[in-house]
Amino acid sequence: MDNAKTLIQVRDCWKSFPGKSGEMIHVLERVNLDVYEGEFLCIVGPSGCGKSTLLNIIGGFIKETQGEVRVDGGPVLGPDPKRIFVFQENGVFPWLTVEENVGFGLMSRPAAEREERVQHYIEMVGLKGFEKAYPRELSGGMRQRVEIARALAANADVLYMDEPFGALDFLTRLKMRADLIRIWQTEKKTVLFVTHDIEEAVQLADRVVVMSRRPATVAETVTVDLPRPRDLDAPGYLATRDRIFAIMGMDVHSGGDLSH
Ligand SMILES: Nc1ncnc2c1ncn2[C@@H]1O[C@H](COP(=O)(O)OP(=O)(O)OP(=O)(O)O)[C@@H](O)[C@H]1O
Repeated sequence: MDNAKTLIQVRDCWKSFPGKSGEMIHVLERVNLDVYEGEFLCIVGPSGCGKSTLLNIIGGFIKETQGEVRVDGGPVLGPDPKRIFVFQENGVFPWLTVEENVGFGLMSRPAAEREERVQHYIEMVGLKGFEKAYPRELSGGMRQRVEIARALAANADVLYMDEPFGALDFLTRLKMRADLIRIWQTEKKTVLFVTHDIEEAVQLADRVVVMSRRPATVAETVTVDLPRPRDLDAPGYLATRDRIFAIMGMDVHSGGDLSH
């Protein structure tokens, strides 16, 4: 990433929420982060430390209490159609078919162009043959593919993904990770991916941002310099994974508790 352009800059970002009895809950404290154009960046950290909060600030859904977030040189003033959130599978519209869901952000485009983009991305995510199906007729993994196809069809530059595979079973998750990497390598988007799963982060990311407990800051950023597709038995993979566990204060070999 030596020559890559910095696309997202988070500078001295703080976030507090008012608690139930009027006290302030300090969630983020002095967070600094750079995201490079085209990279796959994962954010991991203990449960409830503020990963989603940080992603929502970068995505323009909530405002930082203090600090600055800049995307593509300008301040974040709100959500932007060039940067799309991919939610868990239930983000799709149940009353629309697969092709209508995928084409949802393309209503203003000429019909022929819309049709071409929709078909292209349906094929890319492996849903060919299911164009006319409704979400209720699909598995969780397939619904998640619809979500990804919709973001890609809308030609977003950046995908914000918050635990997108969290609701899927183990094997489907592995398949979705492999497919997401294949798509990312073809499409060259910037991906910010929040997960509590360290293995998932090391399988996917160019760099893993490890956050501390709340009030959270960036404890360390770990570069994952391993070829893709990643060999999950390779010494480099295991060493990177164990290093992240260690940063989070967990010894993987003694059954560290992931909830702290
Ligand atoms: N709108 C809000 N009002 C009050 N507190 C909030 C709000 N949003 C988040 N919080 C609190 O901020 C903290 C961080 O939440 P957040 O969802 O960002 O953490 P997370 O790291 O993504 O968690 P998880 O890994 O469990 O998904 C939590 O204690 C949460 O209760």
